[in-house]
Amino acid sequence: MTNRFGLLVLGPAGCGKTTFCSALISYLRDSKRACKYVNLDPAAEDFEYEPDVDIKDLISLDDVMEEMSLGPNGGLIACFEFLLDNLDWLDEELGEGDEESLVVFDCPGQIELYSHIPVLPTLTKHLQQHHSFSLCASYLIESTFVVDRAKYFAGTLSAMSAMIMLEIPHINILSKMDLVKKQITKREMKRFVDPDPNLLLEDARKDTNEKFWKLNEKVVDLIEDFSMVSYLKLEAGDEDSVAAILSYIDDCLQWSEHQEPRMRDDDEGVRDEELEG
Ligand SMILES: Nc1nc2c(ncn2[C@@H]2O[C@H](COP(=O)(O)OP(=O)(O)OP(=O)(O)O)[C@@H](O)[C@H]2O)c(=O)[nH]1
Repeated sequence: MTNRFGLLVLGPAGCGKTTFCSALISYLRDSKRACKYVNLDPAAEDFEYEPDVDIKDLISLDDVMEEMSLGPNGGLIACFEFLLDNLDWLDEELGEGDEESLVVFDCPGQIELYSHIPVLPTLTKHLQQHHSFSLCASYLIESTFVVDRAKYFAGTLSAMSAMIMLEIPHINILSKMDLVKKQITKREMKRFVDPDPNLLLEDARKDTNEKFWKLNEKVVDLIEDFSMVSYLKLEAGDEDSVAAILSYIDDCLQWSEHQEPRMRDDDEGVRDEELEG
């Protein structure tokens, strides 16, 4: 069996996952790289690119909610449990595949999937063991969170939770950078790209409730002890930004080691700029 490459696109609802998938697929196609788009969101409707594999062909959220009298979150979990019971459907849809292609998995945004329900680890293990997938996860949070530090740190904790749960190479992304880049200096932004825990303490100290301070201090300790979260910046409408993120994904997947050199000189330039922030 050939070694295959897959990217899981994860993150809370509305953070820009589907838009990022479309931008990535558009860039891959323009670069003449083979790719497949897999929609794993049973509630997703509008796509710029028609999915090659769509969970809705197996089960739809509306049907589950109606038949099992569940709300949207319970319905989504039931859909994923059904998918795990019917992985032979996914196997058939994914087919044998070819070594060159990058399979992009667009995942739903319900936070339960990244915190306490083991459906994604089960799915990743299946893809690794039955399809020899090399996998990488990308976890998006909205860059607009940086104007509300508590939200930004809550997003950082959810990214950490996904990293710990999935145990696969992982990149974190601040999406929709075009919405904040005029409001925040590059210097200030650096404190969010590599989370500076003092950002949270500065805010918490303005609060008079001592218990609230202590809670924030513990959150800071947790992030500092883990010390593995940093972010790449994404502006989905900017091809250079998408190219820079793709080069990190390729590194995580060790894609280039299996292929002819692909990176152009100007991609290197973009990536250096990205590193400098
Ligand atoms: N300005 C700006 N808007 C964006 C960007 N990326 C996504 N959006 C917008 O954000 C909204 C949500 O984007 P989606 O791609 O649907 O987000 P999602 O994470 O797939 O959403 P769910 O499937 O509901 O979890 C849409 O209105 C997008 O047009 C970006 O880079 N810049």
